[in-house]
Amino acid sequence: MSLLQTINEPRDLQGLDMVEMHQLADEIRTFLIDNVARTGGHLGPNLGVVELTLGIHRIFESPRDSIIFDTGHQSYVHKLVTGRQDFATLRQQGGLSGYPERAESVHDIVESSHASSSLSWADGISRARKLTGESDRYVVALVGDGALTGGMAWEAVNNIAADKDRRVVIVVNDNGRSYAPTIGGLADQLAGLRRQLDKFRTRPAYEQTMDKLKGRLKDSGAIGQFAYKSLHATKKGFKDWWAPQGLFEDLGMKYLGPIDGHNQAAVEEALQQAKHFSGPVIVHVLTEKGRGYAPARADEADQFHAVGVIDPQTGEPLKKASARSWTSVFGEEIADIADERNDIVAITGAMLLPVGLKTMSERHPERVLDVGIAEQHAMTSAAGLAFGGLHPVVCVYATFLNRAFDQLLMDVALHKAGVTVVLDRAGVTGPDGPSHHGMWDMALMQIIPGVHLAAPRDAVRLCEELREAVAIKDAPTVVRFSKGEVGPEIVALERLHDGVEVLAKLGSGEERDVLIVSVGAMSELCLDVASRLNAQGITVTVVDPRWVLPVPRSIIGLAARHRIVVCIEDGVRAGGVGSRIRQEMRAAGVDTALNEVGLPTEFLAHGTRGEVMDRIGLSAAQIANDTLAQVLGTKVPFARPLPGQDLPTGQIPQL
Ligand SMILES: Cc1ncc(C[n+]2csc(CCOP(=O)(O)OP(=O)(O)O)c2C)c(N)n1
Ligand SMILES: CC(=O)[C@@H](O)[C@H](O)COP(=O)(O)O
Ligand SMILES: [Mg+2]
Repeated sequence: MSLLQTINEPRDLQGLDMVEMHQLADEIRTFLIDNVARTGGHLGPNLGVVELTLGIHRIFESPRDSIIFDTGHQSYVHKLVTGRQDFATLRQQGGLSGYPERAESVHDIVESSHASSSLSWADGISRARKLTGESDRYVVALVGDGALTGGMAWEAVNNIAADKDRRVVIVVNDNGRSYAPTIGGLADQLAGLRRQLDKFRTRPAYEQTMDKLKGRLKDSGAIGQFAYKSLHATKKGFKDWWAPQGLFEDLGMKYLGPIDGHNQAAVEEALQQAKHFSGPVIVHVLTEKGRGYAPARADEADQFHAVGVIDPQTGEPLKKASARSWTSVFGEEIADIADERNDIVAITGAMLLPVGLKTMSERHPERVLDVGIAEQHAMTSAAGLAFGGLHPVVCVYATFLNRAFDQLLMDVALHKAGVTVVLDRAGVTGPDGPSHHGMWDMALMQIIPGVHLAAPRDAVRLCEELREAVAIKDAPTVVRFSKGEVGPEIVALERLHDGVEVLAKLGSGEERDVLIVSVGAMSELCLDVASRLNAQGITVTVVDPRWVLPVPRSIIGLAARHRIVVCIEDGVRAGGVGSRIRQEMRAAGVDTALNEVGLPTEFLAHGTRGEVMDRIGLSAAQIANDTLAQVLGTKVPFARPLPGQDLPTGQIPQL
């Protein structure tokens, strides 16, 4: 039996000596490589926090003490020591979540994997502990250097530091990386330090000697006081030079570090020291992302931040990368547009590679700005760039746009700034679960005055609509597309005067039964629904609005000439595209029934995209059945009798 198998809960770690701890760390790394290679997941971040997580669980007492993982993608080791060692179905439907999840364990607290929020959680929990008379319980937040580039983290530090008697331990996992090397802030300050780390392993001795000396000088008269102040200033100056201690101490917070995050004894000693402060303290730990796994360490680009299924020996992907992804189509097109136009500037929030900006950054490095995990800042900064005569293209995952909603509304839309927002990973994304589905964007856009929103259905439309977006200079434009492989081109039968494209006309004449409004990547499914309906004798028109905002007038006109409208979108149906079209129809006096088909207002658990879509009824068969039921139940007369119209309720024919 391995040592790891003997660990069922954190208290099982207590009896291990340092030799066993090293063995355990090795076993965990082997486990992570073997298992994550089979399922995919956040391998690099977790390999980097093995000793750190073990140390936290040995020094603090979870769940009495609260341990919070910022972003949560680095919580696999935590899962392993809190009774979850079946990783066979990690991130798969019904299997372990890739993030902390309260339903899985009492040791898990924060499940939202949007970065930079852990310190605000820690602030709130520690305040609650104080107010409820439980201030002896610690709150430990593990936060990465990347997550610390988010402004929210600093708002929290400012609040935590204000209160000296709250037991908050902020453990900074400084691996010098978010996806790419972290730019600015801690990482830059630490670049030199990193090289010096080995030399400074004696730091606790240095610290103790300095403190003893200071203590003696302080108590030894005027000259001693003067010497104390000089020494204090020198020490602080020295530390400011090679560590950001000054930054934290100026905010009134204790600072411990830098600690070698792969030295188990040093990690535990620092955490123990932090515990003894009984007030807010920062423990600054240096780690290596992908530690102990050569292929990850050799991967300069992102050190195996998140991998698919790989060969554990070589790190090579086993599943072929999708032929052509939405992201790569965007990446090539924006690079070409930037070649043609000097005013195009792309902005990313620490995700240059995942949003497809590599090519543009190689061709125009000065016009690709990585602002860190700072979506709010990205958006308002974009407004400033537009004011300065440039055309910014803000590239974020759809779910992270939520962070920058107010900035898009107030700084971009109110100022009629020509800013293009590109939303990757829109719709159901899959294995990352509830916080990563890009499902709120289209509903949020409905309430922004003057915004233009495009949802391309295929690669050709993506390029076309992106170009149309960056041509608009006096309003925000948004282009959203899905995760993964882009489907085949879907050629339109015709384009109407306002850009709406007709994808199918099933049934003769101009008056058909069902109008399907297909939003973005749903077009293949919509065409499938249409043919299933048509096989039952129902006539169908399928249109792609291309730009879903403002609502094209021809959609309203078409709605008036059909008996039922079905709008199919992969965003929340409440307040989404369908419900907006319905409002516009009503305003125009068109009373055709409209059925909004989209995502429920629920947090959707992880699974593959297909599994999640099936689970919520977004399959062609289900939509066709529902539509048929509606058709059969409608009071509006149809062109001809429909098969099954005389069936009793509940016996609707299956398509
Ligand atoms: C608000 C937000 N924006 C972007 C992301 C995407 N993201 C996930 S992890 C990550 C990098 C985090 O870096 P760091 O905190 O240093 O952790 P590391 O992976 O280096 O351990 C980013 C940008 C996110 N989760 N949340
Ligand atoms: C933790 C996080 O937010 C990202 O690492 C995310 O998991 C990446 O998702 P993709 O695999 O879709 O790029
Ligand atoms: Mg990092």
